[in-house]
Amino acid sequence: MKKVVIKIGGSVQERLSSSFFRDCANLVSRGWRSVIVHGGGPAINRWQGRMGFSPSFVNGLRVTDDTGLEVVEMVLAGTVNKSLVSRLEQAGASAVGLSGVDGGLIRVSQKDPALGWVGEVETVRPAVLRTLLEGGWLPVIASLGTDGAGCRYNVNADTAAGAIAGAIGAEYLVLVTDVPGIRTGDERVLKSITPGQIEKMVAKGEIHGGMIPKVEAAVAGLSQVKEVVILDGCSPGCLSMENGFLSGGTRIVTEEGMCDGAFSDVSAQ
Ligand SMILES: Nc1ncnc2c1ncn2[C@@H]1O[C@H](COP(=O)(O)OP(=O)(O)O)[C@@H](O)[C@H]1O
Ligand SMILES: CC(=O)N[C@@H](CCC(=O)OP(=O)(O)O)C(=O)O
Repeated sequence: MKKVVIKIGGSVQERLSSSFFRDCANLVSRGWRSVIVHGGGPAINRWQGRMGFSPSFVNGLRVTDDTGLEVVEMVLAGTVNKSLVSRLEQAGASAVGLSGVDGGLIRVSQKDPALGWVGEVETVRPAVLRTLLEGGWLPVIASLGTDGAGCRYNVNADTAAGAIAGAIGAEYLVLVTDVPGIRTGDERVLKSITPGQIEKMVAKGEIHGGMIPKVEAAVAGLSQVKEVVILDGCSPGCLSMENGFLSGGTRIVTEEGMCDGAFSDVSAQ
């Protein structure tokens, strides 16, 4: 059975059209066992701001103190998760919301004491997902994790999606965001990129901020997933699997020249 993990980035969540959600529902009805993992960075920032806190990040990861974790949980497992589930239900999918804490799905350890309650993924226990997928459900997962000792952690959603894709043996990992793919210094969008090229672009600062955990998850996923693609959720038909593969976005590939043409037609947007 074909499996796909779709990560919906917070950057784009609130702008996704009904047709995006219908495309998700259609994937399920066409036999794709699909899992949605979501972030919600901008919504968390907004709530931290309303509560008088300023968000702070290190290499794209939110420094998460006790209050920060409460906000992250309330926003990710609360409003964001429920909003996505209801939009998917409206689009005809049988969506069910849960977080990486539920069913012990995402087991983590503390990544770095300087980041506070930020989890590094240790293992994924996909039993709960298997049960849901076999029952025809579309799981929608908020990126939280547990250490098994009663502590909960904030997990970057790209990292969570990559780990889940590997654990369930997904063919595709699709990272849906607000840009048409990875841009070079001159703003052109790459059709494909290798781990070596990614390393150089990160070192030069051409890949920065929230794109860093995305490319890290993409590179980590490469050994387990057939295809990893970063694409723009607002591009119409971005999830349509023509001939079994996705046409837009930047594909992360092991060798250069695996895609025709270096740059995508969607240049600077
Ligand atoms: N080389 C790059 N190409 C494209 N986007 C990049 C690049 N480097 C950094 N970015 C930034 O990464 C952002 C996407 O990451 P992020 O905001 O965390 O999105 P999401 O919420 O979808 O995970 C883009 O909006 C862009 O500002
Ligand atoms: C540790 C860490 O940084 N966690 C992220 C979780 C949400 C996320 O990843 O949201 P995006 O999809 O919008 O990036 C955060 O707190 O913002």
